[in-house]
Formats: sequence, C-alpha cells, structure tokens
Amino acid sequence: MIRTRGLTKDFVVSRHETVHAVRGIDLDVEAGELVAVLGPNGAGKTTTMRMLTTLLAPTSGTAHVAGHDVTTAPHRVRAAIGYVGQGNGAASVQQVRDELVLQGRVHGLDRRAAEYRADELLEALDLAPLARRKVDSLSGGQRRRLDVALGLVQAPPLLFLDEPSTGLDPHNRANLWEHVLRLRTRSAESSGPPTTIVLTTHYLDEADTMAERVVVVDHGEVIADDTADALKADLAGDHVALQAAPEHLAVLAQIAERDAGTREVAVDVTADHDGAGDAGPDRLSTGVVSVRSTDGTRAVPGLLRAADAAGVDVLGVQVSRPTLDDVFLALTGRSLRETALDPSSGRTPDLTKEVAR
Ligand SMILES: Nc1ncnc2c1ncn2[C@@H]1O[C@H](COP(=O)(O)OP(=O)(O)OP(=O)(O)O)[C@@H](O)[C@H]1O
Repeated sequence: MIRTRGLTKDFVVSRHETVHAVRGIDLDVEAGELVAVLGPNGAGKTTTMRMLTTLLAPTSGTAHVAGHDVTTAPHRVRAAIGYVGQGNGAASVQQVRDELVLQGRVHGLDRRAAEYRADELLEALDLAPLARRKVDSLSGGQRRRLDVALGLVQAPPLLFLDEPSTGLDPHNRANLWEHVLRLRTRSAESSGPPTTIVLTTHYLDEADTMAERVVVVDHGEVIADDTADALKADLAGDHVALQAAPEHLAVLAQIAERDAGTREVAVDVTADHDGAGDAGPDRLSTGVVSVRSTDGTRAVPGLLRAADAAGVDVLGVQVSRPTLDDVFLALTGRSLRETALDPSSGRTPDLTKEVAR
C-alpha cells in the first residue's frame, strides 16, 4: 500500500540554512495495517505524511502510495487516499451534513450518492443528531469526528490521520478511536482488508494500544519499526525494583546480575523513594536494586529464592512493564514524554491548496 525508498525532504530556509526534515526514509506498509508514526516535535512525521499525501514534493527518493508514484501521478494518489490533517479542516459556516455532501461531490459522487454516503458516515461516527448543526458550534471532539468523516467520504482504502486526537480530552479520544476502529472493522466485513491507516501521534499510550505497528522517527530517520510489544521486549525490557536494607544491596545486585534475563542492574542507596525530598537519617533504612529484565514476572521468583539462600531479606518487589517512552529512551537516551508533549502546531493542510510542485 505504501513503499518509500530514500524519501528525503530538505527545506532551504536561507542561503546559509537548510533543514533536513526527512532523511532517506524506507517504509513499507501492507494493505490493512494500522501503523502509528511516533516521534518528538520536529522529528519529520508531518513532513513525511505531507509527501505521502502529495502535499509536498520530495527532495529526493521515491514514494509509491496505493500503487501510484506521488511525484508522477499525484492525482491518482489523491483519489485513493483520505487525509485528515492537524487542526480542523471543515469550513465553519456550513451545516455538518452539507459539509459532508459537498466533500462527496468534490470527490466525484453524484448528489444522491453523496447524500447517501454523508448519512452513512453521520451514523457511523455518531454525528447524526448534529447533522443540521453549524460546524462552528461543535465541540472539539465532535469536530474531530467530523474531520475523520470528511477524510472517509470517498471510502478510501488508505487513510492518513495527522495527530487525530491532539487536543481532545481522554473521553473524546477514546470515543474517536472507538469510531475509527469500528469503521475499520466494518470495511473489513464488507470488502476485503480493513482500511489501511497511517497516523501520527504524540500520545504514547495511543500508539501502544491502537496501532498494530509502531514506526519511531527521530531527526528525520526511522530508528525503530515493529509491534509495540516487540519494541518493548527487544529494546526496553521490564523494570524490577527490589527493596532491601542498604547493607544487602551489593549482594542483591550480584544475584540480579546472574539471572539470565537481566540486562542492566542499578543500585539506588538513597532512601527517599517517595520523591518527597525529605530523606533524613531515620529514613536511610532501605535501598533499591533496579533491574532491567527480559521478563520481570518470570525472573522475580528466582531472584527471591537466591536472595533468601544468601540471607538477604527482600523488603518489597515491584515489577513494571515498559512503555514506549522506555523504548525511545533506550534508543536515544532521551524521553519522548519530555520532548513530544507540546502538540501546539495547528496547521491545517488543504488538499486543494497546498500541492507544492
Ligand atoms: N515549510 C517548512 N520550512 C522550513 N522548515 C520546515 C518546514 N516544515 C517543517 N520544517 C522543519 O522540518 C522539521 C520536521 O518538521 P515536521 O513538522 O515534519 O515534524 P513533526 O515530527 O511532524 O513535528 P510535530 O510533532 O511538532 O508536528 C522541523 O525541524 C521543522 O521545523
């Protein structure tokens, strides 16, 4: 469905400055996949998506989308995809249903077909009660659902969503996803593979739970590409925290290092584990051995038995599953949480106006 080779975009900002926004990306997406592109601000996610949707011409490299070359056959690409950009794309003075009908007409449907499709989408995205409302009277979540409906008007086999849920509260995010996933299942029931979806997101949990595959982008390059579970298992591992008296920590660390699944061991002798910053002499009674383990749940019983045999009293155990942030940290040494949670750029690319070629 998508195949890029060496896809590159440079922005010449001035005679002295060129931004290398996308640096030779090779990406393959099969029909029916749901892929999340994850990365910090400025990583090149939107630029990549804009090249794949023909809104930006690549500087070099190739991209085939839905079987067509984005450079030599942009109209064919556009006919085969839906695109929901950042921000709200719908015109504010129109009524919701009219907006959808108009979009259908733009995509070549006759009036009856456009009305039928509009009603289908209003129902599918839970917008039917709002059909006669003006777009500018909708809430953020309702409006984002309308954006998605607009992207789906021509029932595209491939849908691009650029930060579809940015700015929505958790309830509306969950609601939007429920609708998108339901539509996807429906398309699978009626006509072969489910709609292929490529989305960018700042929300790590969203990429983790929704996407079947996560492509991590940093500084314009793909630095990891796999299922969220595989990335977490391969790159991050579980975190096991073993609490013990300070005089036992060194022995406990040696025991942890001997476990076959252990990747990394760190000893924290400070007692202020609650983060309150009030460690006093009376609180210096425990420390923690932190273990990165391939499978923390499996490792714990063995670690406890070995500790017991060595006369080490383990006072507490905590196993936490890694997050995609741990994956990013393992890959780059930086936290995605710190760098990526500024979803402030509200650009609204428009397929009819922004074709740069
Ligand atoms: N039109 C432009 N002119 C110059 N530089 C640009 C332009 N568009 C994007 N850039 C730069 O290209 C780089 C990649 O930007 P892009 O918007 O693709 O990142 P992103 O990963 O989508 O970020 P965000 O998560 O903040 O949306 C950034 O350094 C950005 O400043």
